[in-house]
Order: sequence, then C-alpha cells, then structure tokens
Amino acid sequence: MTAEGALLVAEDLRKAYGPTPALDGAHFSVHAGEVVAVMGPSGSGKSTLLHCLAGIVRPDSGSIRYQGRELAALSDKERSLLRRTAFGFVFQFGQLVPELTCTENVALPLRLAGTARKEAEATALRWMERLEVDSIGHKRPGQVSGGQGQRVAVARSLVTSPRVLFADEPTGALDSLNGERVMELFTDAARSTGAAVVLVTHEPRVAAYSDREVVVRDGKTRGLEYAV
Ligand SMILES: Nc1ncnc2c1ncn2[C@@H]1O[C@H](COP(=O)(O)OP(=O)(O)OP(=O)(O)O)[C@@H](O)[C@H]1O
Repeated sequence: MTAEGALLVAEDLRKAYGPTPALDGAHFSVHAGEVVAVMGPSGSGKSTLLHCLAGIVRPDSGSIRYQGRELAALSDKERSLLRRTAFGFVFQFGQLVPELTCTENVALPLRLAGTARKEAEATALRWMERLEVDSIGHKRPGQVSGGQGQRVAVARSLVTSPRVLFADEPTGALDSLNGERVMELFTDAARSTGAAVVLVTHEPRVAAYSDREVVVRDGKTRGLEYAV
C-alpha cells in the first residue's frame, strides 16, 4: 500500500514546545477503513502527532492533508467545522458530561449539529446497542462503571459517522478484560462504517486490534511501509 489515495497524510511534521522538540520529522498516512496504532515510549510525541493530525495543534512545519486538502490552508472556521463533522474523538477518560444521561451524552454531537432530540436520541440508541450500553442510557456517567462509561464515549464518537476517529489511550483507565472488550467493539464498529482509526496506545494488547503499527521515537516515526 502507498500513501496514494490515503484519507489523511502527514509529511515531515515538526513541532517544538519551547526548547523541547515533540515532533522532529514525523510522517504518517491512513486510508479509509484502516486502523493504525501509534506506539512508542512516554514523551516520544504520540499525542502531539495525534493532535496535529486532528487539527487541534498546528505544527511548526510540515504538511497535513485531509482528502487532499492542506489543513494549514483552511481558516479556523473551516478547520473547526472539519473537526466537528469529519473527525471523532475518544480519550482515556471518556469526558462525558456528568449532568446528562448516557443517552443524552451520546446524542449531544447530533443535538449540537441541530438534529431534533427524538431523532438524535434514536440514532444514539442504535450506537449504544452496538456498544452494548443501551440498557444504561437513563443513568448519568457517575452511576456507571469505567468500562461502560468508555463504551458510551465510543458510541458518542461514532454517532456523527466521522471519516476519521482519533483515540488517545482509549482503554488506558480500564483493566485488561474491559479494555479488550472496548477495543473489540470500537474497532468492529469503526470498520463497519469505513472510518479510518488513529489509535495512540503504549499497550501491545490494544495495538493488536490495529491493521498496522507506527512507532514514534524522539519525535520521529518508523514502521511505516507507505512511501510518502
Ligand atoms: N503543551 C505542552 N507544553 C510543553 N511541552 C509539551 C506539551 N505537550 C507535550 N510536550 C512535550 O513534548 C514531548 C512529546 O509529548 P507527547 O505528549 O506528544 O508524548 P507522548 O508520546 O504522547 O507521551 P505519553 O505516552 O506519556 O502520553 C514531551 O517531551 C512533552 O513533555
């Protein structure tokens, strides 16, 4: 496989925080329907790479193209629209809104995009069934287990049918059994939609759910068979 036809391509990314280089010539690409695990030691630049790819952090130099469009050439408004409509996010701690029920949390991205409550909650429920958390829809995040909460967060990330899903240590707060179940449901659900998944993890067990691994070390990537 080559970077040709890839959904998201990054070339020669560099980013420093003051004197600390976080990315030092990183390359990356992911195709639709592909799950890529970003591995590497603590502090190697994995999260910075993910944040650059998602348009959250602007690299100092280098190129990031989504569907052939250079992210740096987009206005702030266009970039935030892209993040809301084409990208989905799952983080280590689900970051659910504590005052809302689980169903309302999953429906929230659709509600924010203007979908009527009934329709948004019906779509939410379909994803919650998929992630096996439909029975706890009426509960608030504080009343469910860590594994259930994380599956609710995964359902929320999928509800808008994003083209790229970014996950930063999505199972980091879970025990291994729960973590594996979340990964299984997450990757199955993502694959069924044809979304690309960029998954940051330092756990080989989690990376085993990916199609391909990219290793980041001292801000540089390797293990990439794509010639970009
Ligand atoms: N906002 C920031 N301000 C200053 N330095 C930062 C910031 N974010 C990251 N860094 C530094 O950049 C480097 C890469 O950090 P990054 O979080 O990308 O690594 P990581 O591989 O995701 O680490 P971990 O596995 O521990 O989460 C580190 O040296 C880190 O201290």
